[in-house]
Amino acid sequence: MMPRIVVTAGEPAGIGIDLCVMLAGHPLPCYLAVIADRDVLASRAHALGLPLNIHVYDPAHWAPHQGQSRLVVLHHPCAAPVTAGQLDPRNSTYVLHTLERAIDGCMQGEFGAMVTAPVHKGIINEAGIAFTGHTEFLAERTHTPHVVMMLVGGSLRVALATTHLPLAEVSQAITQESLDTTIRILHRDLVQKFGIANPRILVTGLNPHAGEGGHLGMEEITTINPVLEKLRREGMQLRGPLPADTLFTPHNLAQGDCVLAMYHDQGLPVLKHASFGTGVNVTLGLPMIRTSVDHGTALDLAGKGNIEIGSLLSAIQLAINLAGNRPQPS
Ligand SMILES: NC(=O)c1ccc[n+]([C@@H]2O[C@H](COP(=O)([O-])OP(=O)(O)OC[C@H]3O[C@@H](n4cnc5c(N)ncnc54)[C@H](O)[C@@H]3O)[C@@H](O)[C@H]2O)c1
Ligand SMILES: N[C@H](C(=O)O)[C@H](O)COP(=O)(O)O
Repeated sequence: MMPRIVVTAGEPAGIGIDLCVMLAGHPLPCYLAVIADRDVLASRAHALGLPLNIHVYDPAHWAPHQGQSRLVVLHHPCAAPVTAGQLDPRNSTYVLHTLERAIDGCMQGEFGAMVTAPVHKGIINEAGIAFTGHTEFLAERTHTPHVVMMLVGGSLRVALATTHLPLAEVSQAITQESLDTTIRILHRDLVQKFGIANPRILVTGLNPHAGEGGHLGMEEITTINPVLEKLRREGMQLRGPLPADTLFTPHNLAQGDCVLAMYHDQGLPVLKHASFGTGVNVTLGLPMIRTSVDHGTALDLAGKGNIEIGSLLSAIQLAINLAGNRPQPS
């Protein structure tokens, strides 16, 4: 049976709405529903000059997503009028409600997987709501104490030991306990969700040249190495801590199935350089499946056309693959 995929359209002033309109033109091997404001979708379709036939979501009647301008929409109204490219904090609650609806539907078996279009973290915070990202929001909503962000693009997989954290807080956030948990989740999901029997994980150091034997930082000696040694004794294939500047050379990458970077901007620039526009962000360790685009709200492009839908299509395809083997409610 085809999986039921729910897509959240994200920030209404951003390109998430445009992408959902474009999605109506792409056939996909799944059932699909978009959570968004139907009027915003209709008016963006009009602005883009794209055909769009909106069908009201009915949980009792799913139809394959055939890509003939037809889009099933689970309507959530925005609180304030939407202008493409112009953020409005009054719509932040709407954005979070769409996420909550999708998460709850996945947790209750209504949907097989959730795919997210981009939200704007800044405007949600400006609305007075502390929000660092989908990843952390999903963890909190599903009561999951520890999740791992991994991006997949081209031939690369890059996971992160920390997610949306100011750089000044990264070192303190990486403890032996947190790193141990991160690697266990990463290893387990690479085996169970990605079908890699004995994953080879390449682990970066935190400091330049992986600390240069303690002369350029101690975290490799005090934190990273002891965890890697312990997990190697349990049978995991872990290389590192390796200097991040040369880890991403083709020779080194050929010896691993995944890179674990210590922080957001240590790993993601490489991945986005290699595959921006087709990469996928997947949250590991959750009791549900969630994938996402690899890009942001691109406010500069919203409502103007000329955007790439490749990352959303890749995110949906990965969600289909991950959900495919899961039992679906009848
Ligand atoms: N999954 C998510 O929710 C997600 C991911 C990344 C960034 N963000 C958020 O998005 C906001 C804006 O972030 P940013 O400006 O750093 O990154 P961005 O990805 O929105 O934009 C970076 C550049 O890429 C272009 N771009 C992005 N997506 C594109 C697409 N599909 N097709 C063509 N061009 C595209 C933009 O026009 C811009 O020039 C921030 O609030 C950030 O936190 C959200
Ligand atoms: N770190 C992600 C990226 O750079 O693509 C992005 O900020 C989205 O993260 P969430 O999925 O947690 O919102």
